Amino acid sequence: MDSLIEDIIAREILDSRGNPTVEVEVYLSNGQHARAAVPSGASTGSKEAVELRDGDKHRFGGKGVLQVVQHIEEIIAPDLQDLDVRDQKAIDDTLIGLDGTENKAKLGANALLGVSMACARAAADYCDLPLYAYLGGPGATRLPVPCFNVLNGGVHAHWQGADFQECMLVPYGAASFREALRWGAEIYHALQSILLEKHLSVGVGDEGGFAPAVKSNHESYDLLVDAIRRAGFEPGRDCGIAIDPASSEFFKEGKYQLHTENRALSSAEMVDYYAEIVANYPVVLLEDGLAEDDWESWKLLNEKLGGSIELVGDDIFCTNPKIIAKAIEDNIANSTLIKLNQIGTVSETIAATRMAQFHGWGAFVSHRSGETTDDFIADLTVALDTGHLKSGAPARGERVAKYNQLLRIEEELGTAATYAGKQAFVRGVRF
Ligand SMILES: O=C(O)[C@@H](CO)OP(=O)(O)O
Ligand SMILES: [Mg+2]
Repeated sequence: MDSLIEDIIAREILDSRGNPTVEVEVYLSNGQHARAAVPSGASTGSKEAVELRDGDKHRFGGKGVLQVVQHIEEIIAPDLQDLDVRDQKAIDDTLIGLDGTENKAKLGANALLGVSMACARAAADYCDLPLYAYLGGPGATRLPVPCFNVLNGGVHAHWQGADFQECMLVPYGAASFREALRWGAEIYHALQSILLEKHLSVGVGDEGGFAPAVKSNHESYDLLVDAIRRAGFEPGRDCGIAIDPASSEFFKEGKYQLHTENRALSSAEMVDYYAEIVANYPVVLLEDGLAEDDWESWKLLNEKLGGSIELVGDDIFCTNPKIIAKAIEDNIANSTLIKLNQIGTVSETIAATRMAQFHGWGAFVSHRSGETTDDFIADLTVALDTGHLKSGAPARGERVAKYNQLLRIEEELGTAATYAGKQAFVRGVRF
Protein backbone atom coordinates (compact mmCIF):
# COMPACT_ATOMS: atom_id res chain seq x y z
CA MET A 1 0.00 0.00 0.00
CA ASP A 2 1.34 3.45 -0.80
CA SER A 3 -0.95 5.53 1.44
CA LEU A 4 1.12 4.90 4.54
CA ILE A 5 2.63 7.65 6.66
CA GLU A 6 6.36 7.57 6.08
CA ASP A 7 7.61 10.62 7.90
CA ILE A 8 6.40 13.73 9.67
CA ILE A 9 8.44 16.87 10.08
CA ALA A 10 7.59 20.12 11.84
CA ARG A 11 8.95 23.65 12.01
CA GLU A 12 8.44 26.84 13.93
CA ILE A 13 6.92 29.59 11.75
CA LEU A 14 5.30 32.96 12.54
CA ASP A 15 1.59 33.67 12.80
CA SER A 16 -0.24 36.88 11.85
CA ARG A 17 0.63 38.51 15.18
CA GLY A 18 4.33 37.78 14.82
CA ASN A 19 4.21 34.94 17.33
CA PRO A 20 5.66 31.51 16.69
CA THR A 21 3.38 28.65 15.73
CA VAL A 22 3.80 25.15 14.32
CA GLU A 23 3.77 23.99 10.73
CA VAL A 24 3.68 20.28 9.98
CA GLU A 25 4.46 18.24 6.86
CA VAL A 26 3.35 14.66 6.41
CA TYR A 27 5.14 12.45 3.85
CA LEU A 28 3.51 9.35 2.41
CA SER A 29 5.06 6.16 1.12
CA ASN A 30 4.15 7.14 -2.45
CA GLY A 31 6.17 10.35 -2.20
CA GLN A 32 3.21 12.72 -1.80
CA HIS A 33 3.25 15.20 1.03
CA ALA A 34 0.90 17.76 2.61
CA ARG A 35 1.28 20.65 5.02
CA ALA A 36 -0.80 22.34 7.72
CA ALA A 37 -0.29 25.19 10.18
CA VAL A 38 -1.84 25.74 13.60
CA PRO A 39 -3.63 28.98 14.63
CA SER A 40 -3.58 30.60 18.08
CA GLY A 41 -6.17 32.53 20.11
CA ALA A 42 -5.87 35.58 22.38
CA SER A 43 -9.23 35.49 24.16
CA THR A 44 -9.13 31.85 25.12
CA GLY A 45 -11.50 29.68 27.14
CA SER A 46 -10.01 28.15 30.27
CA LYS A 47 -11.05 24.65 29.17
CA GLU A 48 -9.34 24.81 25.81
CA ALA A 49 -6.83 22.08 25.01
CA VAL A 50 -3.38 23.31 26.00
CA GLU A 51 -1.24 25.20 23.52
CA LEU A 52 2.29 24.28 24.54
CA ARG A 53 4.95 27.00 24.51
CA ASP A 54 8.65 26.72 25.38
CA GLY A 55 8.67 29.29 28.16
CA ASP A 56 12.28 30.21 27.33
CA LYS A 57 12.26 33.99 27.78
CA HIS A 58 15.30 34.38 25.50
CA ARG A 59 13.30 33.25 22.48
CA PHE A 60 10.11 35.10 21.50
CA GLY A 61 9.54 36.08 25.12
CA GLY A 62 8.82 32.48 26.05
CA LYS A 63 6.38 31.82 23.20
CA GLY A 64 8.59 29.57 21.08
CA VAL A 65 7.31 26.16 19.99
CA LEU A 66 10.55 24.21 19.53
CA GLN A 67 9.47 21.72 22.15
CA VAL A 68 6.31 21.08 20.15
CA VAL A 69 8.39 20.56 17.01
CA GLN A 70 10.47 18.06 18.94
CA HIS A 71 7.38 16.23 20.23
CA ILE A 72 6.11 15.88 16.68
CA GLU A 73 9.37 14.65 15.19
CA GLU A 74 10.61 12.46 18.02
CA ILE A 75 7.47 11.10 19.69
CA ILE A 76 4.56 11.39 17.26
CA ALA A 77 6.27 10.65 13.92
CA PRO A 78 7.76 7.26 14.89
CA ASP A 79 4.43 6.17 16.35
CA LEU A 80 2.32 7.15 13.36
CA GLN A 81 4.73 5.63 10.86
CA ASP A 82 3.08 3.05 8.60
CA LEU A 83 -0.46 3.99 9.61
CA ASP A 84 -2.80 4.44 6.65
CA VAL A 85 -3.20 8.21 6.27
CA ARG A 86 -6.86 7.73 5.28
CA ASP A 87 -7.67 6.35 8.71
CA GLN A 88 -8.19 9.72 10.38
CA LYS A 89 -9.90 8.26 13.43
CA ALA A 90 -7.03 5.81 14.11
CA ILE A 91 -4.51 8.63 13.63
CA ASP A 92 -6.34 10.96 16.00
CA ASP A 93 -6.93 8.22 18.58
CA THR A 94 -3.21 7.43 18.46
CA LEU A 95 -2.39 11.10 19.00
CA ILE A 96 -4.78 11.33 21.94
CA GLY A 97 -3.38 8.11 23.41
CA LEU A 98 0.22 9.27 23.01
CA ASP A 99 -0.54 12.47 24.85
CA GLY A 100 -2.55 10.68 27.50
CA THR A 101 -3.88 13.78 29.29
CA GLU A 102 -7.44 15.13 29.33
CA ASN A 103 -6.36 18.58 28.03
CA LYS A 104 -3.49 17.54 25.71
CA ALA A 105 -0.98 19.30 27.93
CA LYS A 106 1.78 16.72 27.61
CA LEU A 107 2.58 16.88 23.90
CA GLY A 108 0.56 20.07 23.28
CA ALA A 109 -2.71 20.47 21.39
CA ASN A 110 -0.71 22.47 18.85
CA ALA A 111 1.45 19.39 18.20
CA LEU A 112 -1.56 17.09 17.85
CA LEU A 113 -3.61 19.43 15.69
CA GLY A 114 -0.85 20.22 13.19
CA VAL A 115 -0.35 16.50 12.59
CA SER A 116 -4.08 15.75 12.49
CA MET A 117 -4.77 18.48 9.90
CA ALA A 118 -1.74 17.64 7.75
CA CYS A 119 -2.82 13.97 7.69
CA ALA A 120 -6.35 14.90 6.59
CA ARG A 121 -4.93 17.00 3.80
CA ALA A 122 -2.46 14.29 2.74
CA ALA A 123 -5.28 11.75 2.68
CA ALA A 124 -7.40 14.02 0.51
CA ASP A 125 -4.49 14.51 -1.89
CA TYR A 126 -3.85 10.78 -1.95
CA CYS A 127 -7.50 10.14 -2.83
CA ASP A 128 -7.22 12.88 -5.46
CA LEU A 129 -10.10 14.76 -3.87
CA PRO A 130 -10.39 18.36 -2.71
CA LEU A 131 -10.29 18.50 1.10
CA TYR A 132 -13.98 19.50 1.42
CA ALA A 133 -15.05 16.52 -0.70
CA TYR A 134 -12.75 14.12 1.13
CA LEU A 135 -14.08 15.19 4.55
CA GLY A 136 -17.69 15.83 3.52
CA GLY A 137 -18.50 13.45 0.67
CA PRO A 138 -20.66 14.19 -2.36
CA GLY A 139 -23.23 16.11 -0.27
CA ALA A 140 -20.74 18.84 0.59
CA THR A 141 -22.01 21.48 -1.81
CA ARG A 142 -23.32 24.34 0.35
CA LEU A 143 -21.24 27.49 0.72
CA PRO A 144 -21.36 29.27 4.08
CA VAL A 145 -22.40 32.81 4.91
CA PRO A 146 -19.14 34.62 5.66
CA CYS A 147 -19.29 36.71 8.84
CA PHE A 148 -16.86 39.60 8.46
CA ASN A 149 -15.41 41.08 11.64
CA VAL A 150 -15.03 44.69 10.50
CA LEU A 151 -14.88 46.38 13.92
CA ASN A 152 -12.32 44.99 16.35
CA GLY A 153 -12.31 45.75 20.05
CA GLY A 154 -11.43 44.18 23.40
CA VAL A 155 -8.11 42.34 23.61
CA HIS A 156 -7.87 42.21 19.81
CA ALA A 157 -7.43 45.99 19.83
CA HIS A 158 -5.60 46.17 23.17
CA TRP A 159 -8.67 47.87 24.67
CA GLN A 160 -8.16 50.92 22.43
CA GLY A 161 -11.53 50.43 20.75
CA ALA A 162 -14.93 49.11 21.84
CA ASP A 163 -15.35 46.72 24.80
CA PHE A 164 -16.95 44.21 22.48
CA GLN A 165 -14.32 42.20 20.66
CA GLU A 166 -16.09 41.65 17.32
CA CYS A 167 -18.80 43.34 15.26
CA MET A 168 -19.50 41.32 12.17
CA LEU A 169 -21.30 41.90 8.88
CA VAL A 170 -23.52 38.99 7.88
CA PRO A 171 -24.49 39.20 4.18
CA TYR A 172 -27.16 36.48 4.25
CA GLY A 173 -29.18 38.19 1.50
CA ALA A 174 -26.61 37.56 -1.22
CA ALA A 175 -27.32 35.00 -3.92
CA SER A 176 -23.93 33.30 -3.81
CA PHE A 177 -20.75 33.21 -1.77
CA ARG A 178 -18.95 35.26 -4.40
CA GLU A 179 -21.61 37.96 -4.12
CA ALA A 180 -21.48 37.87 -0.30
CA LEU A 181 -17.73 38.37 -0.40
CA ARG A 182 -18.09 41.36 -2.71
CA TRP A 183 -20.75 42.88 -0.46
CA GLY A 184 -18.49 42.41 2.55
CA ALA A 185 -15.58 44.15 0.85
CA GLU A 186 -17.78 47.02 -0.37
CA ILE A 187 -19.27 47.59 3.08
CA TYR A 188 -15.81 47.39 4.66
CA HIS A 189 -14.63 50.18 2.36
CA ALA A 190 -17.79 52.23 3.01
CA LEU A 191 -17.10 51.88 6.73
CA GLN A 192 -13.56 53.10 6.17
CA SER A 193 -14.83 56.29 4.46
CA ILE A 194 -17.33 56.92 7.25
CA LEU A 195 -14.61 56.55 9.89
CA LEU A 196 -12.33 58.92 7.99
CA GLU A 197 -15.13 61.50 7.71
CA LYS A 198 -15.74 61.26 11.44
CA HIS A 199 -12.01 61.60 12.14
CA LEU A 200 -12.01 58.18 13.76
CA SER A 201 -9.02 55.86 13.44
CA VAL A 202 -8.84 53.42 10.54
CA GLY A 203 -6.07 51.45 12.21
CA VAL A 204 -6.94 47.77 12.39
CA GLY A 205 -7.05 45.12 15.11
CA ASP A 206 -5.80 41.54 15.05
CA GLU A 207 -8.52 40.31 12.69
CA GLY A 208 -8.24 43.14 10.16
CA GLY A 209 -11.32 45.08 11.32
CA PHE A 210 -11.05 48.78 12.18
CA ALA A 211 -10.58 49.62 15.84
CA PRO A 212 -11.92 53.16 16.37
CA ALA A 213 -12.17 54.55 19.89
CA VAL A 214 -15.98 54.55 20.02
CA LYS A 215 -17.76 56.09 23.02
CA SER A 216 -20.22 53.24 23.47
CA ASN A 217 -20.87 49.79 22.10
CA HIS A 218 -24.01 51.13 20.41
CA GLU A 219 -21.91 53.51 18.34
CA SER A 220 -20.36 50.45 16.70
CA TYR A 221 -23.77 49.28 15.48
CA ASP A 222 -24.69 52.73 14.19
CA LEU A 223 -21.45 52.73 12.22
CA LEU A 224 -22.23 49.30 10.75
CA VAL A 225 -25.79 50.22 9.78
CA ASP A 226 -24.53 53.43 8.13
CA ALA A 227 -21.84 51.52 6.27
CA ILE A 228 -24.31 48.90 5.01
CA ARG A 229 -26.54 51.72 3.66
CA ARG A 230 -23.62 53.73 2.25
CA ALA A 231 -22.59 50.67 0.23
CA GLY A 232 -26.10 50.47 -1.22
CA PHE A 233 -27.57 47.64 0.84
CA GLU A 234 -30.52 47.41 3.21
CA PRO A 235 -29.68 46.56 6.83
CA GLY A 236 -31.73 43.58 7.94
CA ARG A 237 -32.85 42.61 4.46
CA ASP A 238 -29.49 42.13 2.74
CA CYS A 239 -27.04 42.19 5.57
CA GLY A 240 -27.34 41.68 9.31
CA ILE A 241 -24.99 41.98 12.24
CA ALA A 242 -23.33 39.39 14.47
CA ILE A 243 -21.58 40.23 17.73
CA ASP A 244 -18.90 38.49 19.74
CA PRO A 245 -18.35 40.60 22.86
CA ALA A 246 -16.01 37.86 24.21
CA SER A 247 -17.48 38.84 27.55
CA SER A 248 -15.29 36.53 29.68
CA GLU A 249 -12.60 39.15 29.07
CA PHE A 250 -14.52 41.90 30.89
CA PHE A 251 -16.34 39.83 33.51
CA LYS A 252 -14.64 40.78 36.76
CA GLU A 253 -15.87 40.25 40.32
CA GLY A 254 -19.26 39.02 39.14
CA LYS A 255 -19.95 42.07 36.94
CA TYR A 256 -19.58 42.94 33.29
CA GLN A 257 -17.24 45.93 33.20
CA LEU A 258 -18.14 48.13 30.23
CA HIS A 259 -15.05 50.34 30.10
CA THR A 260 -16.15 52.59 27.26
CA GLU A 261 -19.43 53.38 29.01
CA ASN A 262 -17.87 53.49 32.43
CA ARG A 263 -20.36 51.16 34.10
CA ALA A 264 -20.59 47.64 35.47
CA LEU A 265 -23.65 45.45 34.81
CA SER A 266 -24.96 42.36 36.57
CA SER A 267 -25.69 39.27 34.45
CA ALA A 268 -29.42 40.07 34.33
CA GLU A 269 -28.68 43.67 33.34
CA MET A 270 -26.32 42.44 30.67
CA VAL A 271 -29.10 40.26 29.23
CA ASP A 272 -31.39 43.33 29.12
CA TYR A 273 -28.59 45.30 27.50
CA TYR A 274 -28.42 42.72 24.69
CA ALA A 275 -32.22 42.57 24.39
CA GLU A 276 -32.19 46.31 23.74
CA ILE A 277 -29.47 46.00 21.07
CA VAL A 278 -31.38 43.15 19.42
CA ALA A 279 -34.57 45.25 19.43
CA ASN A 280 -32.85 48.18 17.71
CA TYR A 281 -30.36 46.67 15.30
CA PRO A 282 -30.50 43.78 12.81
CA VAL A 283 -28.54 41.44 15.06
CA VAL A 284 -28.92 37.75 14.17
CA LEU A 285 -26.17 36.14 16.20
CA LEU A 286 -24.59 36.73 19.60
CA GLU A 287 -21.51 34.79 20.63
CA ASP A 288 -20.21 34.65 24.21
CA GLY A 289 -22.76 37.20 25.37
CA LEU A 290 -22.06 36.01 28.90
CA ALA A 291 -18.86 34.75 30.49
CA GLU A 292 -17.68 31.15 30.66
CA ASP A 293 -17.98 31.27 34.46
CA ASP A 294 -21.58 32.48 34.30
CA TRP A 295 -23.21 29.19 33.15
CA GLU A 296 -26.44 29.69 35.15
CA SER A 297 -27.09 33.14 33.66
CA TRP A 298 -26.82 31.69 30.15
CA LYS A 299 -30.17 30.02 30.87
CA LEU A 300 -31.73 33.45 31.30
CA LEU A 301 -30.02 34.71 28.15
CA ASN A 302 -31.36 31.73 26.20
CA GLU A 303 -34.86 32.17 27.62
CA LYS A 304 -34.96 35.82 26.59
CA LEU A 305 -33.14 35.76 23.25
CA GLY A 306 -32.74 32.13 22.16
CA GLY A 307 -36.06 32.24 20.31
CA SER A 308 -35.07 35.13 18.06
CA ILE A 309 -31.32 35.04 17.51
CA GLU A 310 -28.53 32.47 17.38
CA LEU A 311 -26.73 32.23 20.72
CA VAL A 312 -23.26 30.79 20.26
CA GLY A 313 -20.97 29.48 23.00
CA ASP A 314 -17.23 29.85 22.41
CA ASP A 315 -15.07 30.21 25.55
CA ILE A 316 -17.78 28.40 27.51
CA PHE A 317 -17.88 25.23 25.32
CA CYS A 318 -14.36 25.15 23.83
CA THR A 319 -15.45 22.85 20.95
CA ASN A 320 -15.56 20.09 23.55
CA PRO A 321 -18.22 17.43 22.81
CA LYS A 322 -18.62 16.69 26.55
CA ILE A 323 -19.27 20.32 27.47
CA ILE A 324 -21.57 20.81 24.46
CA ALA A 325 -23.57 17.73 25.53
CA LYS A 326 -24.07 19.26 28.98
CA ALA A 327 -25.03 22.61 27.46
CA ILE A 328 -27.63 20.92 25.26
CA GLU A 329 -29.03 19.14 28.30
CA ASP A 330 -29.16 22.37 30.31
CA ASN A 331 -30.60 24.25 27.33
CA ILE A 332 -28.32 27.25 27.78
CA ALA A 333 -27.72 28.23 24.13
CA ASN A 334 -28.62 27.09 20.62
CA SER A 335 -25.28 27.02 18.85
CA THR A 336 -21.59 26.32 19.38
CA LEU A 337 -18.48 27.85 17.97
CA ILE A 338 -16.16 25.36 16.26
CA LYS A 339 -12.41 25.93 16.55
CA LEU A 340 -10.04 23.09 15.70
CA ASN A 341 -7.34 24.11 18.15
CA GLN A 342 -9.69 24.37 21.12
CA ILE A 343 -10.05 20.60 21.07
CA GLY A 344 -6.92 19.53 19.19
CA THR A 345 -7.82 16.94 16.53
CA VAL A 346 -9.86 16.88 13.34
CA SER A 347 -11.95 13.88 14.51
CA GLU A 348 -12.97 15.54 17.76
CA THR A 349 -13.84 18.73 15.88
CA ILE A 350 -16.11 16.72 13.60
CA ALA A 351 -17.65 15.01 16.66
CA ALA A 352 -18.37 18.38 18.32
CA THR A 353 -20.01 19.68 15.14
CA ARG A 354 -22.13 16.56 14.70
CA MET A 355 -23.19 16.67 18.34
CA ALA A 356 -24.53 20.19 17.82
CA GLN A 357 -26.17 19.45 14.48
CA PHE A 358 -27.93 16.27 15.64
CA HIS A 359 -29.62 18.33 18.34
CA GLY A 360 -30.76 21.09 16.02
CA TRP A 361 -28.04 23.42 17.22
CA GLY A 362 -25.98 25.70 15.03
CA ALA A 363 -22.26 25.14 14.47
CA PHE A 364 -20.29 28.27 13.65
CA VAL A 365 -16.78 27.59 12.34
CA SER A 366 -14.11 30.07 13.37
CA HIS A 367 -10.56 31.15 12.70
CA ARG A 368 -8.38 32.35 15.60
CA SER A 369 -7.15 35.88 16.13
CA GLY A 370 -3.60 34.62 15.52
CA GLU A 371 -3.75 32.95 12.09
CA THR A 372 -1.62 31.73 9.22
CA THR A 373 -2.49 31.52 5.55
CA ASP A 374 -3.59 27.90 6.03
CA ASP A 375 -7.15 27.69 4.67
CA PHE A 376 -8.22 24.37 6.22
CA ILE A 377 -11.34 25.84 7.87
CA ALA A 378 -12.77 26.92 4.51
CA ASP A 379 -12.94 23.30 3.37
CA LEU A 380 -14.02 22.10 6.81
CA THR A 381 -17.00 24.46 6.80
CA VAL A 382 -18.25 23.15 3.45
CA ALA A 383 -17.51 19.55 4.44
CA LEU A 384 -19.50 19.75 7.66
CA ASP A 385 -22.19 21.94 6.10
CA THR A 386 -22.20 24.35 9.00
CA GLY A 387 -23.65 27.14 6.85
CA HIS A 388 -21.61 29.96 8.35
CA LEU A 389 -18.06 30.77 9.33
CA LYS A 390 -16.08 33.72 10.59
CA SER A 391 -12.60 34.52 9.36
CA GLY A 392 -12.21 38.20 10.22
CA ALA A 393 -12.32 41.19 7.91
CA PRO A 394 -12.42 40.89 4.11
CA ALA A 395 -8.84 42.20 4.18
CA ARG A 396 -5.40 40.95 5.33
CA GLY A 397 -3.85 37.88 3.77
CA GLU A 398 -4.39 35.39 6.57
CA ARG A 399 -8.12 36.28 6.74
CA VAL A 400 -8.87 36.37 3.01
CA ALA A 401 -6.95 33.11 2.49
CA LYS A 402 -10.07 31.35 3.82
CA TYR A 403 -12.57 33.48 1.89
CA ASN A 404 -10.60 33.10 -1.34
CA GLN A 405 -10.49 29.33 -0.89
CA LEU A 406 -14.29 29.36 -0.56
CA LEU A 407 -14.46 31.22 -3.89
CA ARG A 408 -12.43 28.43 -5.46
CA ILE A 409 -14.67 25.77 -3.94
CA GLU A 410 -17.78 27.53 -5.22
CA GLU A 411 -16.27 27.77 -8.67
CA GLU A 412 -15.23 24.12 -8.67
CA LEU A 413 -18.69 22.95 -7.56
CA GLY A 414 -20.22 24.93 -10.41
CA THR A 415 -23.97 24.43 -10.72
CA ALA A 416 -23.96 22.06 -7.73
CA ALA A 417 -23.00 24.92 -5.39
CA THR A 418 -25.64 26.55 -3.21
CA TYR A 419 -25.34 29.45 -0.78
CA ALA A 420 -26.60 28.95 2.77
CA GLY A 421 -28.12 32.46 3.12
CA LYS A 422 -30.68 32.78 5.91
CA GLN A 423 -30.81 29.02 6.30
CA ALA A 424 -27.33 29.18 7.79
CA PHE A 425 -28.78 30.10 11.13
CA VAL A 426 -30.59 28.03 13.72
CA ARG A 427 -34.33 27.75 13.40
CA GLY A 428 -36.27 30.67 14.80
CA VAL A 429 -33.85 33.48 13.98
CA ARG A 430 -35.94 36.47 13.05
CA PHE A 431 -34.76 38.36 10.01
O1 LIG B 1 -13.14 34.91 20.41
C1 LIG B 1 -13.08 34.47 19.26
O2 LIG B 1 -14.09 34.00 18.76
C2 LIG B 1 -11.75 34.38 18.53
C3 LIG B 1 -11.80 34.43 17.04
O3 LIG B 1 -12.44 35.52 16.50
O4 LIG B 1 -10.75 35.13 19.08
P1 LIG B 1 -9.50 34.35 19.71
O5 LIG B 1 -8.89 33.54 18.63
O6 LIG B 1 -8.60 35.45 20.24
O7 LIG B 1 -10.05 33.51 20.81
MG1 LIG C 1 -15.36 34.20 20.50
